[in-house]
Amino acid sequence: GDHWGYGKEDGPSAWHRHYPVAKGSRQSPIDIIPDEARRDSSLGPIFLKYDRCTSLSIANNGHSVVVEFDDSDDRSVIQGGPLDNPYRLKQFHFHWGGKGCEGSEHTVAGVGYASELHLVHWNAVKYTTYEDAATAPDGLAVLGIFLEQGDDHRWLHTITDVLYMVKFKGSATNFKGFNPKCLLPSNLHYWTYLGSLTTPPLHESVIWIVLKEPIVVSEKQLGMFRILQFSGEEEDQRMRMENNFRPPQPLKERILKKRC
Ligand SMILES: CN[C@H]1CN(c2cccc(OC)c2)S(=O)(=O)c2sc(S(N)(=O)=O)cc21
Ligand SMILES: [Zn+2]
Repeated sequence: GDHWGYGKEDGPSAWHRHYPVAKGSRQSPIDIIPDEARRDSSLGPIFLKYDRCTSLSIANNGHSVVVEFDDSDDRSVIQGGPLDNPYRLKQFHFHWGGKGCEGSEHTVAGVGYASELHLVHWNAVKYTTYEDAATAPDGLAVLGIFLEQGDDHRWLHTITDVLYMVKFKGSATNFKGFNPKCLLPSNLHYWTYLGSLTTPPLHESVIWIVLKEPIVVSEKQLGMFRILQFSGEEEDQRMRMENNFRPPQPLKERILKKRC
């Protein structure tokens, strides 16, 4: 099973022991410095075609809460922006902090948000399976959306109201008819760069597209994420799921880009 986590012994600073790519040349997340982002005239707008998406389940995988989609055809895709073809929506999940402190993975000029939503898509045009795409340099496209603490988010309730059903690692339940379009901010201005999965296996296979505008959610809703446990129901050690974020990694020879 997974022998990594977010604790002192098994957390991000230890991941390189089992996953040496942790010290690679295109690791994620990064600290986004807006003034250093290079305008790129070849970057067009991104298009999210989620209208026919089919959510299937919501689950606690011991690292986050994940909503899985039917990715057997191109019914829900992201395209445009830095992408050469449509990428299929496979799942989305969140990263968050402890009470009132940071929690996002990407930071903006050194400042973190309370949480970060990742919508994970894969290049089904070039690769036959998700697993093949997840190890290819242009295999995945992850859309990152910051969550800022403030007023209640009307639609996030659809998710936070069912978290009690997936409290323990390994639990899952039906979650049909959810369209993540309701979790998007009003405008899709973005930064983009070549990076990696932010958890093991840390594959350097992700084209990151991070939206500039956060969505606003309440502290109460953020608190609902913290009823989740890293641990399974049978384990006697209760481990509240929080601070499941990797800190920013060196940019190295990469250039952060933005649309003109
Ligand atoms: C545990 N979390 C990861 C699980 N994954 C995974 C699943 C199957 C195979 C595989 O590598 C062969 C990776 S994943 O691709 O769904 C993602 S995306 C992602 S993030 N935070 O960068 O958006 C983390 C993980
Ligand atoms: Zn993630």
